[in-house]
Amino acid sequence: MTTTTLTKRPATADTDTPVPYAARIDHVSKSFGRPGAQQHVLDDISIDVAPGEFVCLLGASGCGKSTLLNLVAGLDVPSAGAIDAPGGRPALMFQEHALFPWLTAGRNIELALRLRGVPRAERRDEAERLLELVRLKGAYGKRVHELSGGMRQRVAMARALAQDSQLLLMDEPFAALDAITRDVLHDELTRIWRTANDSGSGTGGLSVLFVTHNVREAVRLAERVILLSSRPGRVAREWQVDIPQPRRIEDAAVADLSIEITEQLRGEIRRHGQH
Ligand SMILES: Nc1ncnc2c1ncn2[C@@H]1O[C@H](COP(=O)(O)OP(=O)(O)OP(=O)(O)O)[C@@H](O)[C@H]1O
Repeated sequence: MTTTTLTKRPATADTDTPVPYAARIDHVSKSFGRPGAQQHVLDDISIDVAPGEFVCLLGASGCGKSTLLNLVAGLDVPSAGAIDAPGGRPALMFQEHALFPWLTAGRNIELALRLRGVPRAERRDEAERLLELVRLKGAYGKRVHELSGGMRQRVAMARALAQDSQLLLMDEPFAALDAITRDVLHDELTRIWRTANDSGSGTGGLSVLFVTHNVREAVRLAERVILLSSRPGRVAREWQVDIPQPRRIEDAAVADLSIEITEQLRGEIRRHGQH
């Protein structure tokens, strides 16, 4: 097994040279279990996510997508290879909203602002601004149980954005939602991502690494779709998605590319004896 290096430079790194990536996954492998009884989950994966880029990681269930995202998040370390996220700690969003039920929507967001070091006097206004950004104006005082599934994921998105990170890691954030709500949230995410990368936005830009096993969702959202094979997870193929944004899930171009990618995904699943 080769040497493990985990490099995470802080956001305040004193460097004048712009880094050409928001995240670098450099020859990363990951195994679980004791020596002799190891499960080799990821094998020699190399991916650069460019600043401002939206990348979807697609693959069959169990191929290691979440494992890879956790490595980029710094929640676990690779068995070999290196991860570099030069913009500091990435923001995270999961399928479960993970909001604190005893806090209001606004307070959940303020907690993230507090952890970021935003002064107390500014937190309320900033939380309201973020709620407005995810189109939940007026929900500041609502408790989690008063919100629908879609609204909870909007608050979770606002809380992730409260970290003001240049890299947003999303692990099937909309998988538990009904198709219509998911479609609306795709619109919101695309809008927020595009606005953050507008030259006049005053932000440092936003890159997204989004995990899904839903091909249409990947094609709807991403600038680049990366298909992982299974057992072990390797980069099987990738597609540059040049369909103009905003896209609709029912667009002919989205459907055509989804059919092509689904064929490849089926091939991967057949090859690895899954169903
Ligand atoms: N902490 C762990 N310890 C042991 N095995 C693990 C651990 N985390 C993940 N695995 C194994 O790694 C493999 C890949 O899991 P992972 O959750 O990354 O896949 P996935 O592609 O995200 O799947 P899904 O789409 O179903 O969420 C699985 O076989 C899983 O059991």
